[in-house]
Amino acid sequence: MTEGRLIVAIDGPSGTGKSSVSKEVARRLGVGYLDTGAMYRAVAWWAQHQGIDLTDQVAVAHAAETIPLVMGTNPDDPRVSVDDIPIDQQIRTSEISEVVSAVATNLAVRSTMKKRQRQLINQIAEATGGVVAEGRDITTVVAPFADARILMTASEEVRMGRRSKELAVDAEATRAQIVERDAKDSTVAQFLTAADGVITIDTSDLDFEESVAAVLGAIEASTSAIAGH
Ligand SMILES: Nc1ncnc2c1ncn2[C@@H]1O[C@H](COP(=O)(O)OP(=O)(O)OP(=O)(O)O)[C@@H](O)[C@H]1O
Ligand SMILES: Nc1ccn([C@@H]2O[C@H](COP(=O)(O)O)[C@@H](O)[C@H]2O)c(=O)n1
Repeated sequence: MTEGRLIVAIDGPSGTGKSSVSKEVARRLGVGYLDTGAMYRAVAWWAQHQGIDLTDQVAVAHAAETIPLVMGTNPDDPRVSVDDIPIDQQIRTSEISEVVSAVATNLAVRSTMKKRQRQLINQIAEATGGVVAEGRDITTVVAPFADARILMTASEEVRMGRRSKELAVDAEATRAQIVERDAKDSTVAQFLTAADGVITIDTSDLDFEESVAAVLGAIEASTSAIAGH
């Protein structure tokens, strides 16, 4: 831990419970929270809002550089706004879920996001004493220096079940979207298997509370190991 600041990085495929568990862990630790997926969703929404064709890599990269994005980092109310417009609902539609990978596989966008996310992680940690940041490449690219690095996984069946329960839609209807999104996203980020030094937590057989406890346990183990050195 750097000067008493705790940085926790959590990655994993769609529907494993990263966002909900990370928010709860941040709450219990009394630190800030960063949803990096929301940042990619915001760029997709903003580019479309401006009439940009998402296959136009240069225009989308420019949108990622210039987006007036403000990320809320309070785990109780992590609001996302662009140009002072709250866009929390707009970025979580299935339309955005379907197109967000086109933005996330644009390497110029990833480079811009990495810089912004790293900056935010340091700012949040400075302001609140720590941060739980979650996404697809936080343990490996954005914050490989994190004090605790965790990969949350769950079987495809379990992830589909959780997602369809949440959206109140048929499990089969979500299967294609989840599988397709993970396949596209995994071409640019390593979140299907753990990188060196990353602790895997399989939540397939865990309920929400057990998942939170497992993540808190992994953070405790990682920080004790650092302190022991
Ligand atoms: N361990 C768990 N047991 C049961 N349900 C869970 C568990 N963890 C999360 N959930 C539920 O699963 C759903 C999906 O969780 P969440 O949105 O946090 O996943 P995610 O990994 O952030 O997904 P995505 O990357 O697609 O945004 C939510 O409704 C959440 O409450
Ligand atoms: N570190 C990250 C985080 C997210 N993405 C991309 O954003 C999409 C939405 O993420 P959710 O967590 O809100 O589902 C995701 O499908 C990826 O395309 C990313 O590339 N890197």
